[in-house]
Amino acid sequence: MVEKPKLREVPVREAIGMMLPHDMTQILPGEFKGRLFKKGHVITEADIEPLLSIGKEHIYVLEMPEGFIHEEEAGIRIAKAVSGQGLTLTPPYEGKVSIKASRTGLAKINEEAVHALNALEGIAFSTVYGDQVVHPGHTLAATRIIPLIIEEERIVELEKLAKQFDGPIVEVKLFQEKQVGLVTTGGEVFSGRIEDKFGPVIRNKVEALGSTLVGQRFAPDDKEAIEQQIRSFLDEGVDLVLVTGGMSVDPDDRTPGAIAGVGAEVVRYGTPMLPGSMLMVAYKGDIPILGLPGAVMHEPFTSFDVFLPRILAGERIVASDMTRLGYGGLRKC
Ligand SMILES: Nc1nc2c(c(=O)[nH]1)N[C@H]1C(S)=C(S)[C@@H](COP(=O)(O)OP(=O)(O)OC[C@H]3O[C@@H](n4cnc5c(N)ncnc54)[C@H](O)[C@@H]3O)O[C@H]1N2
Ligand code: MOO
Repeated sequence: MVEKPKLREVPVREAIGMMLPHDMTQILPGEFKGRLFKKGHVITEADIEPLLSIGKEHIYVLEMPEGFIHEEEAGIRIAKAVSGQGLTLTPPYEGKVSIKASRTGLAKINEEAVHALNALEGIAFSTVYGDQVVHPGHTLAATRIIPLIIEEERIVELEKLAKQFDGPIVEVKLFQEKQVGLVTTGGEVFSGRIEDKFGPVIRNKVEALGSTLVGQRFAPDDKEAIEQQIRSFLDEGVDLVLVTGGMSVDPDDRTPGAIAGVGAEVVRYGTPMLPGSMLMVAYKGDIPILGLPGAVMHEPFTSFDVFLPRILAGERIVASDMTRLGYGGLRKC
């Protein structure tokens, strides 16, 4: 049997010399929200007025019962139980421990595990969406317990549960340095009638994630010509081939046929995200070949920006990754 926590209530004016059991927060709308007093602070005469001004007529003095731990220790233990590589933990603040990226990479968060941990009573474990690019200092998750103290047994239960999942629940996966080949289709670009606008966009996106664009080759709207350029990159051993333009419904849109024509296995043509719905993801063996629709050239965030970081982090895209983009995928149309 675990005892109930013993919290003794003391009128603030009689609390001089006593120690605060938790951080105390002040909220002045539009001006300030933060810690007025830190846990462990010993109350002095000068603190009485500030405490009364945040509505504390009484404070708790905590007598920690056997088998219980304080919110700060609990927060640290939860954060440690969920964290993998590429993360740092902040010291507890108002009982909350934040988990931040210590390096650039792909945020990986096990959604199922997040729900399972939060189903435990008294636990609040909050995360951002996974599979996004993060940089040092980016907060990925934060955790605190809901009561001030908690039976240690419950944290032990959480620690056991966290171990049951495959790998860490939160981590930052490093990007690999990949060699990327770019095939740009379109008779209007090939002939020089218009200037290519795809190349610089793709170069920036690839280089921002630490990979190299090894070359850009041009092809008219001709299936064999596009296939030949894709093959030339595959023969040279690149890690990823990107093919721009020619992805929609006109007779001159030859890219999907050319990607299939080099013998690649098509994961899916089309994804329910806007912009970028006409994206194709295919694999020739282990080498991904992506068909990129026009929107990738002019929209800052499309379906391509969902999958490029994952591919550069070494992940293989499957059909359900593409079909699941519909929920929340309507960003611009
Ligand atoms: N009836 C339908 N119309 C459209 C559909 C559809 O499903 N049904 N899809 C729309 C979507 S979504 C997109 S995206 C666009 C175009 O997709 P494409 O990948 O086929 O793009 P293109 O036709 O090749 O070119 C469109 C536009 O962009 C210019 N372009 C292409 N490449 C370059 C380049 N390297 N540099 C500069 N400019 C480039 C091209 O000249 C065209 O003006 O289709 C929608 N329509
Ligand atoms: O496929 Mo388009 O790229 O959605 O605009």
